Amino acid sequence: MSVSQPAFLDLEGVSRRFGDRVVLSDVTLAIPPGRITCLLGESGCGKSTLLRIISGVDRPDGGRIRMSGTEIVGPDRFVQPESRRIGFMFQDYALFPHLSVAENLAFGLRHLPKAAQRDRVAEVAGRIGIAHLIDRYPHSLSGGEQQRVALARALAPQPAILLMDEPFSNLDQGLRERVRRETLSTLRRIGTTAIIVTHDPQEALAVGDLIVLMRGGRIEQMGTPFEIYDRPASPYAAEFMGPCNRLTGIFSRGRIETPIGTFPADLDLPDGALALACIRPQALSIGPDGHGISARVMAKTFMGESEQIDIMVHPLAETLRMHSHVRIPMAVGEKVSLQLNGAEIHVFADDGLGANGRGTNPRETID
Ligand SMILES: Nc1ncnc2c1ncn2[C@@H]1O[C@H](COP(=O)(O)OP(=O)(O)OP(=O)(O)O)[C@@H](O)[C@H]1O
Repeated sequence: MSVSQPAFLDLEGVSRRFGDRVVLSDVTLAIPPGRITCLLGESGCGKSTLLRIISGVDRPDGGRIRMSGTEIVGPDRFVQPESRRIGFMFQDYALFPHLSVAENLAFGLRHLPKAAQRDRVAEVAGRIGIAHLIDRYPHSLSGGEQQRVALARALAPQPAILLMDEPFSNLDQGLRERVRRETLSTLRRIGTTAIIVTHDPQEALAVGDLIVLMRGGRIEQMGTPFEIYDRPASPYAAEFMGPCNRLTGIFSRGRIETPIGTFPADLDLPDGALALACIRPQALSIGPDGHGISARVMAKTFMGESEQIDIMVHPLAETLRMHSHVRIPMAVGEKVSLQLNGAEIHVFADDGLGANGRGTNPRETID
């Protein structure tokens, strides 16, 4: 899917510090219209701060923001939050407990005549599928129902963009997936431009048209879910988006030589430099001994849908982890052969963090 149409929201060099602490550093980003953009990153990387700055409840120390080409934040300009046509949906939904669902929905419509408020509340309640809840109070609603009311309240004033901070994290696993699917289909049906903050890579892959992966107040990588997952720009991005086995190797003439094989590597490195292969668990498969790289099964963990298998390959210091969706008959301790699927192997210049990603000597696995 292309996300290259003119941006709805343009952020240019946005920065924010609290005291000495730089929380956002030079964030430049284009949010496409009518699409769902996920701000993804670990706790403290600045996602919520960026969302607050876009909403206007916080001001950046530097940079500009344009909405549909018009500057709303800049060195000499600051459009107040209420004039930005931005909807905000909070993690805890922040419904008013003393107001009925209808009154919650009407809250952002107070500038309209009463009849227009009623029409709009009925319209949005019908669209989000909560018309039957309209006279209830928040405390009598399930988590999923509260989420839908919060979504309807945020959409009622017809915002130009909807900002959602971890909107599904208060729901338990089973409900979360259903509510997420429903919410997304609503947002897509009405062509909403939305920014969703999440720390969960699976959620970002499932919901985002565009993923913006943040790290320490900067953008580490942005792209479609397939781009980010299939072509991570750094070991950090590869490992954030899903488990990886790290293998250090030596770069030579467009290839990286590791103890378990040599892989193509389009890297701008001198021959002899250390390089890193990040191998997804699904890139590995095992068969009977004698048909590939010699290995040994060290542990098997049955996980229902798949089986996690740790295998040791001489001379690696750490075991490699693989996931198998078919039953593996080999027992722990048995010798096996390891096969590799090159498409799931990502190569990078070495980041000095070694095989376990925690900063051991990278040479220990290849000497
Ligand atoms: N008003 C503030 N004063 C001082 N520090 C702040 C303030 N707001 C945020 N921070 C700090 O800025 C950093 C980024 O916070 P932010 O809430 O944006 O992160 P986040 O990525 O949304 O994290 P989480 O996923 O945990 O919500 C954190 O270290 C936080 O402590």
